[in-house]
Amino acid sequence: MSLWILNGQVWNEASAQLESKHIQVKDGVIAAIVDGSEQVAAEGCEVVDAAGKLVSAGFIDMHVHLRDPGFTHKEDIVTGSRAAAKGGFTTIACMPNTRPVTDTPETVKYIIDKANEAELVKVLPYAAITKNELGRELTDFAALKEAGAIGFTDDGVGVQNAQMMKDAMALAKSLDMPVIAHCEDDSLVKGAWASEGAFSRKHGIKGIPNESEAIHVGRDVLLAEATGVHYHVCHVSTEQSVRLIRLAKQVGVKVTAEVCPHHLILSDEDIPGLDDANWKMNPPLRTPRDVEAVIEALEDGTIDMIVTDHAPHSAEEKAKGVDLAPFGIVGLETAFPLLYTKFVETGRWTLGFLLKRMTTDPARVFGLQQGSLEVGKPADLTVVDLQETAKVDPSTFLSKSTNMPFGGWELKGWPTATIVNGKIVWTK
Ligand SMILES: NC(=O)N[C@@H](CC(=O)O)C(=O)O
Ligand SMILES: [Zn+2]
Ligand SMILES: [Zn+2]
Repeated sequence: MSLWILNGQVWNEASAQLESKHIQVKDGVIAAIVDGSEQVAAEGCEVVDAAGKLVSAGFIDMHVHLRDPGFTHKEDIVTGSRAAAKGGFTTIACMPNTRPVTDTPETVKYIIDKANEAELVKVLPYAAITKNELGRELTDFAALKEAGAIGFTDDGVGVQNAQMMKDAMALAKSLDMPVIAHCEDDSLVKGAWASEGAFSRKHGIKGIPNESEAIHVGRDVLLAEATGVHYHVCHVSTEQSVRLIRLAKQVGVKVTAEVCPHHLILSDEDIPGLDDANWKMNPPLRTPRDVEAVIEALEDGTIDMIVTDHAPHSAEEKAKGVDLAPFGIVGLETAFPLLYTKFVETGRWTLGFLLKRMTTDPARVFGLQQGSLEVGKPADLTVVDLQETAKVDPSTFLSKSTNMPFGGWELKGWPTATIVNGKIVWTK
């Protein structure tokens, strides 16, 4: 059966404006895109009325924590997929810091099978670089790739040993797989939770210095140059990391990078105080200068894409206080409206730029089929009401967790329907 999405507004990159289109989907693929002024024969077909709404290629989030297996009180593959669909995401890549850690083919297969059963969004699993993410022994990259892992990362922790990282990169390169890095030198962090900056000074607490991230970035771009691997930097948050990635790209190192909405929108100076662990995430909110640096890096292509780093934790865990609570905030259900409100509504970015960094760019970097609104591509589509304004209400999240600092923010541009392989997986 075919599906028609009628009268949607589609971004035209050439004219830099929205144009009315009807989109036909057949057998899970985009079959036709016709001008909104044309009559189409939609009788007997399923129809989505997208009049006045944006229709985009489905958003792609290459950095999500689904917590499954092992931490399903925070999230599981089904609830995380529902949260993704509600946020307009049609593809998500999930991190291996589960329990057990995703370091065996069995766990990779478990994730793929459970996501397939859920029939919601596309879930692409990463596997760990080292067994149990302990940094001591490499996992079986070939077997993990065979099982369906799309890349290797110890996200949650940095790989502390340079030789270990170099060996991982050489092995990944031999298998034509990327290495995705959480960049953090533990010796420079030592128990702090907030960035070194105005906030840490005001409260007299130890700060996390920017070098703790950038030292790993610098080390790793050299190792990536030496091994030739595709090296991808997670959640870039500092001016120094940006500088190193920019330089590495200039000299031809195969490096790519991502940034999270919260690092583009918030600085340490926005943290209200010491009693709300919903402002605690890793990397921490950095200084206003770093915020401007990551925005500019995203704008000039030094940073390739936006990811949420959706990191659910239970209310009980976050209630332990800033020192004891785990790092991380949820992000799937608010990413688009946050970015649309803060960067497109304000005139700093075009809508097309934001969409590119959430669709075609992640697809390009990770070699995915989806990500473009073109005939012949998978029918992964997102419908967004760009006029709708609503306050962020974490109590309505489909995620099992609500840990995040944006509760109560009034935002514009909310997804209303999400389609994966031509099937409506979420609708308002
Ligand atoms: N980002 C976070 O603050 N936390 C992540 C780990 C990570 O992404 O490093 C988590 O797993 O909770
Ligand atoms: Zn991380
Ligand atoms: Zn993460």
